[in-house]
Amino acid sequence: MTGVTKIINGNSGKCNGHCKSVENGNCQRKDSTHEENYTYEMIQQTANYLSQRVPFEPKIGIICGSGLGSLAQQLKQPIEFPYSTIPNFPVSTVEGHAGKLIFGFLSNVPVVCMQGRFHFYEGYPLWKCAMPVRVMKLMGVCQLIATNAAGGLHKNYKVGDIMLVKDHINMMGFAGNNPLQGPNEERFGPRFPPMNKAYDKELIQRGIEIGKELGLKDNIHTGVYTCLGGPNFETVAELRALKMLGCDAVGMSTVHEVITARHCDMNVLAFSLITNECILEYDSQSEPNHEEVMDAAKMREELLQKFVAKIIDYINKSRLTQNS
Ligand SMILES: O=P(O)(O)O[C@H]1O[C@H](CO)[C@@H](O)[C@H]1O
Ligand code: HPA
Repeated sequence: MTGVTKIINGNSGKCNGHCKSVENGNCQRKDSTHEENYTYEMIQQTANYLSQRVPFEPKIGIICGSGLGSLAQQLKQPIEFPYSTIPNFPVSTVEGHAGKLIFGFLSNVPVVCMQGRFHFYEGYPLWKCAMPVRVMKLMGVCQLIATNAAGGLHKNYKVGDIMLVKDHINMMGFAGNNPLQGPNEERFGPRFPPMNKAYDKELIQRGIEIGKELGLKDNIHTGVYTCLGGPNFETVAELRALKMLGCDAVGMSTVHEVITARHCDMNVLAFSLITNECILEYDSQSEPNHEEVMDAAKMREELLQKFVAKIIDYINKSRLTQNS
């Protein structure tokens, strides 16, 4: 392991025995897949560190997609933790992902917001990308709202549209990569969690209504999201194949977070902001880029803030108060 990994992971750097390239007990391999997964106790340590510094228990966790960090700026009484200061936490390396965990109140509900997420292409294994979801769970979060920027594959989708995720296709899982790989930690959830009811139907329905109330009319949809490993945008042939498979939007995140959240029995709502058209024709002159993704996110900043606030208000009135 590299020195950097040791600091991030809080590990000793000692290999637990399955590594063939061990010198003096220190693992010499540099690939991220070789890292030891977090133990339950490490996640607990992170959750305790935060709980001791935050005077309320967050109920809803929000993950901000690329360029969507302003969702966190509307939090009242914010308490911020740069990821680099949180024990065991990874750090964000992508433009448009500030790298802060922010606690506060939104629509009078205690929430925690990830202003920046972790992606596989940054070099993190999927379990590490999704680790903050488990920290949220141990802090008391029962509802996840995962947001992302995505390319629109469906022919009716336009830049600026919102797609509420009704299902996903775990392409990385097809290739044998999953955040739940490795020994199962029963204290989080079962070895073989179901995934056919991953996305809360009632919240999707309410999300559509809220979108319409906010004037979205034909610009709000329900659809199927898929995550590829990135960081390159897709080829024409890849996009055509994904379309044939039934994908409506494509990105490089969210699926591993949702799987981890469902494993530990969190309720999930996810939505994509369509930030660019997927290019399905060989003679197109356009090329996708991260700047257009960020620009589209900026353009929808205010609307998305209202959208999320209204959804949280609904969750609060319909569920959180009933359970307390
Ligand atoms: O999924 P989020 O984090 O919103 O970001 C999306 O935008 C970036 C590409 O522009 C990729 O990271 C992709 O996953
Ligand atoms: N493809 C993959 N990820 C993305 C895209 C895209 O077109 N847009 C934003 N994130």
